[in-house]
Amino acid sequence: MTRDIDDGPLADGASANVQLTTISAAKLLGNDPQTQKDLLEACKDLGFFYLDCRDHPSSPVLSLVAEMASTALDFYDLPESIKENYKPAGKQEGAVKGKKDGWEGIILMEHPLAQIPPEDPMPGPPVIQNARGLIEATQDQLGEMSRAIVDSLSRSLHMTGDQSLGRHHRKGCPAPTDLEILKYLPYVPGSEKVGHIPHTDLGSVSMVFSDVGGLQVFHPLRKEWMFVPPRPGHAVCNLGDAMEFLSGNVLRSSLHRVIPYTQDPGKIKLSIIHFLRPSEHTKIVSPDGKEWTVAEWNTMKHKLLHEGGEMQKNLSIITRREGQDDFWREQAV
Ligand SMILES: O=C(O)CCC(=O)C(=O)O
Ligand SMILES: [Fe+2]
Repeated sequence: MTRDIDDGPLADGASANVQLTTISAAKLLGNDPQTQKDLLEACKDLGFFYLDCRDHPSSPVLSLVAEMASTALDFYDLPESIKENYKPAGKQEGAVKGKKDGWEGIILMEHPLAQIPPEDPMPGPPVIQNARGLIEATQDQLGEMSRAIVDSLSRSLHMTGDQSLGRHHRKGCPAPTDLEILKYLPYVPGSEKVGHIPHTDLGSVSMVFSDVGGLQVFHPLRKEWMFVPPRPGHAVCNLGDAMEFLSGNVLRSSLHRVIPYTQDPGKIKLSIIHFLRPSEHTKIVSPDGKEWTVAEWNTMKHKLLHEGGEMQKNLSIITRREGQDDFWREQAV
């Protein structure tokens, strides 16, 4: 059951829907002053908002995303042995304590791909190689919108010139920016591979296109997990750790996770996600005062996600919260 936020917390363990600001892509790209204000408020609050892509002035963003989804489904049908740039399900911790993750992922790093001459084949099976134009066009279009978000926030925070956030996100600079397509396993109660671990994103702007629910954000004031329902034609965007640190902790990188969406058990959840991350040499300072390059922060967080061992210690870095058990209680469905 999902309900509206105004209905208040639920006694039975079900989650309400969060209310998020909607930003129009056309107004964002047109530097509309009210949109700039709304974006700043949303990013100081939860750091989550909807981006309405239906009014994008020039590009067929939504058809690119739909084509990427169908290419990904063809890829997932292939035998595991020929999949490259691929993460099988169950490699990381999942949404339930002690269980593994329930998603497969295609990971398409933007900068390494741009270094491959157009006449040379990119890594991967033919279904990916043949989609290079589509992959690059999708990276370009989603990257352009993410950079517009960064620039708008930078202007609102009066971070200009040498201080501008855009300086760390120039197109073409070596950066761990990527396009990922996640396919979640269908959920059967008792499954050993379930959902996506509670975490904060490590980079700058995450732009998620999906038409199946399950994404939840932890609301720090209500102290409860809330669903972020998908909306046709919209992306769900959220800020990551790097934007929080680079903004002097004014902007928010919120804790989120993906749990099985049991209202629609037959539907496969596919998430097409663009992760804009700063240039790899950008310096960031975590709240404990330690200085990192973006490349170091990226490697460290990825490594923790893949290490089962000392999960309790790792979890406080993955979630950036101390002593909070944010796993999904499976029996609460
Ligand atoms: O699939 C989703 O909706 C979100 C996945 C996510 O949070 C991530 O990959 O960082
Ligand atoms: Fe995430």
